[in-house]
Amino acid sequence: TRSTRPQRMLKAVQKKATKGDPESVISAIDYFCKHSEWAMNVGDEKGSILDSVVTEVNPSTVLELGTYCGYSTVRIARLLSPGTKFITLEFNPANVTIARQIIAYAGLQDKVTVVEGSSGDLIPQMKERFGITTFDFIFLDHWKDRYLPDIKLFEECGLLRKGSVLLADNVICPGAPEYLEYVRNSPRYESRYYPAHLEYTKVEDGLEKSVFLE
Ligand SMILES: CCNc1ncnc2c1ncn2[C@@H]1O[C@H](/C=C/CNC(=O)c2cc(-c3ccc(F)cc3)cc(O)c2O)[C@@H](O)[C@H]1O
Ligand SMILES: [Mg+2]
Repeated sequence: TRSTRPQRMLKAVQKKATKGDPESVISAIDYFCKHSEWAMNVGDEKGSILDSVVTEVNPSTVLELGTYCGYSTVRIARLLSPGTKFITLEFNPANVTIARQIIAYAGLQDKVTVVEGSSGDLIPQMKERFGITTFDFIFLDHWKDRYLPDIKLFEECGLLRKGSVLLADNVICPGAPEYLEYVRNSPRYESRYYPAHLEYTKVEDGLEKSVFLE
């Protein structure tokens, strides 16, 4: 049967990138998306903003929602200090399989744990299953209508501390209007919008960075 886009993306990485070299894995995926098939990775332009926020926060605990093929997982993991706890959640088992191979090809398999399951089920398990008290940095890039319910779940589960940074992809395209309204109007967050473009296109999109205040 016909291969899937994530499978073709993995093949492109194995063909074009150098094993153990995260930069070449990132470049191979961006090349694939620009010249072969568009895919919903955060991409190079927004990826550079992601890089700068991760570097600025220098987190000890990181959570990513929506691993997909592991592109942003590789971008984040390559910047983390040794000993950082990085968890990424993905509920599609086929995507888990591809992401684990792409992350391993980059040589970053020891930096991140890919957990199969839904954020709604797994967020409440973070403390007991993974020994997390709070997250210093959270990257939201899963179903856009789940950003708001999941940020509320973080609050309910006591997984945020003063200064925790949440960075959300696609707040313009496809858009996460309820999430934006919440973080921009809640007194508990300080929010800032980073304008950019939808990955590999000229369509407007951007990232919203929200700092938890108490
Ligand atoms: C049920 C919610 N919880 C979840 N828990 C764990 N993993 C989840 C969850 N939701 C979705 N996922 C996974 O995250 C990934 C989904 C991401 C959704 N992203 C988008 O829809 C998206 C879509 C676009 C886009 C933009 C313009 C278009 F014309 C077409 C697509 C661009 C992006 O950057 C995107 O991130 C999948 O791998 C899915 O299996
Ligand atoms: Mg996205």
